[in-house]
Amino acid sequence: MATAEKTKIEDNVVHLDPAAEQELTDGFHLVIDALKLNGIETIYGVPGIPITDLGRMAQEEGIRVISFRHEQNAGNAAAIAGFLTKKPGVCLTVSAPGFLNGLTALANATTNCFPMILISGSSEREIVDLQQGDYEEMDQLAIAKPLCKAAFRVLHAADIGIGVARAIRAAVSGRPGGVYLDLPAKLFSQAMDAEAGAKSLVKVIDAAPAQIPSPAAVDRAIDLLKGAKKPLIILGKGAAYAQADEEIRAFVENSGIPFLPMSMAKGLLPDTHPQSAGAARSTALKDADVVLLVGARLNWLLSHGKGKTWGDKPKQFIQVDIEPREMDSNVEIKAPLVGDIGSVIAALNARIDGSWQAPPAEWVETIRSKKEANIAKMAPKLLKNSVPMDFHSALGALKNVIKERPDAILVNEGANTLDLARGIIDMHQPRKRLDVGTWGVMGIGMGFAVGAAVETGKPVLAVEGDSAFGFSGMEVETICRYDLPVTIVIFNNNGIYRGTDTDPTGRDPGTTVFVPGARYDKMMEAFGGVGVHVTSPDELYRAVSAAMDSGKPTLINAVIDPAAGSESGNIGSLNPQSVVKKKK
Ligand SMILES: CC(C)(COP(=O)(O)OP(=O)(O)OC[C@H]1O[C@@H](n2cnc3c(N)ncnc32)[C@H](O)[C@@H]1OP(=O)(O)O)[C@@H](O)C(=O)NCCC(=O)NCCSC=O
Repeated sequence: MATAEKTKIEDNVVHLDPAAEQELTDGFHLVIDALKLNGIETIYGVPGIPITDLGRMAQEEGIRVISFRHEQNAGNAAAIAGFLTKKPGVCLTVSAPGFLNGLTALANATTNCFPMILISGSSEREIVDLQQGDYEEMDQLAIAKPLCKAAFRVLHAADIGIGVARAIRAAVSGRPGGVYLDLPAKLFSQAMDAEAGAKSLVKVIDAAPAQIPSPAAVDRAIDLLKGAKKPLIILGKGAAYAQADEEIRAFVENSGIPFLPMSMAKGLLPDTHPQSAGAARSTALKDADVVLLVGARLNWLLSHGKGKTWGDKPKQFIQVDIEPREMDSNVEIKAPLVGDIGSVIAALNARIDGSWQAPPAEWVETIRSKKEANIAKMAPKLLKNSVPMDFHSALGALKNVIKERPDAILVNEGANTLDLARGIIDMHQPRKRLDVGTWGVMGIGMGFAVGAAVETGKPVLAVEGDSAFGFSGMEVETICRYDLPVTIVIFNNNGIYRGTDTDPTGRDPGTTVFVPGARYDKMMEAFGGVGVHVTSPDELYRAVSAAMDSGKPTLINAVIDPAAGSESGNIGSLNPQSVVKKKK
């Protein structure tokens, strides 16, 4: 804040009266005030030109600013903050390269329907548009547009309030997603009369309005469910995002229908719930006749609603989604239920009355017995106290850790580490499992861990494949610097999928292997965190329990048999196979 008297203002868009004693504000302060007015309490980012002072001033004004080592990780933290809080997570970056680094996270947030705003400083329009070679010159708005839900640029300080409001509303209304907000460097130092500046700010009212489903759509869905012999509910991460936990639980329990949670919907109802069909996935998908999708899309993770996964019996789909265009995207949706999940499930709950009949006992029993058989088959593998560990025995130890700390947050990425942890580690509460989502992207690990710890204050356990960890590993310094209650477990099998690949020519290491016997725990010690090296499930259980109880940043290097695990990720037919036979 300054006064106009004696202040020399260049490139100013507002004409000030230099004779009058006048309180001033500027672009920096207006951005901060606009965010604060709309309840943004944290910014994730990487400082640098031209936004270094914006970060400093935001901190001074009471916003928490978490500085990362790489923008992609800051972006992932912002994205998961959006998922956990239903408020847009904000990521702040420098221009061109920093912006591009953050863009991957923004695109991933959009794909996963997480509300997020990427704010990047940018170079001057006059120079960029004539391509005259400005510092970090790039037409960032044009590049961001196809990769996010909406993109805006603010050129005048007086428009900052509107720009921030538009970004917030776009991020959280309807189907949430990523929004880009471009702030050219010159904007930050534009001066403006403080009173006019304050008046230009906009508080977003009812940013994500409820969308009530039509009564006819509810009737259609209820009729289908009532006629079903083998109904199934599939819960997606949209259902977890909705924070309609009680409504969803009541609907599942009062309807008596088995439910199958997608990965990040695990815990919405506990995985140990008697109606969970998680451990009878194939049977549930193949045999169901009416499938109610709640915040789950029929994308590759559900084999597009057709083919072998779904068997040869006819299916009828009911789909709950806030986005009307989601309907019929892969197969015909017999009963589209467009609305926000809380409102739709409340409307369905109102229809579970005395006339409702639980699903046929035979169907419930089919799911139950298949589930118990799968669980029984897996149980001995989880109990082995083998050295070296395999994935099952190591995950058996972590399953117990989470069982004893049901409110801890589990971050999970990798190939085998992801696929097996998803089934083995039961989740007990909503929004406690955060993973690679719709893209199956590697690199979310440390960003999600930081975002989850900062937003919730809960202990975080990040279970990472050694390859996956590499994409964001430098953020262990960030975790130590902010002293966050994050425990990282690296499943170290010396490579991607396995650590046994070789180069047939003998020239180089195999394409999927890493330095054998690497000690990731030493990385943590370099920054003052706790590093632990373990080789058995018992040691692993003890080390993770102690770390989570202490709340100290800890990295546990868990040695896994390099030959354990599958040769490729669990993405089935998406893995191409060569048609050319190898020459002998
Ligand atoms: C596509 C999928 C949704 C579906 O995979 P599926 O193998 O069909 O199902 P999963 O859920 O993994 O379950 C596998 C089997 O384990 C059973 N299952 C599940 N939970 C349990 C428990 N608790 N106990 C025993 N058995 C269990 C389940 O019923 C299946 O058996 P049956 O019912 O007998 O079949 C999933 O693989 C997935 O999310 N993939 C994403 C992978 C990804 O993003 N990778 C990133 C790329 S990594 C780079 O490579």
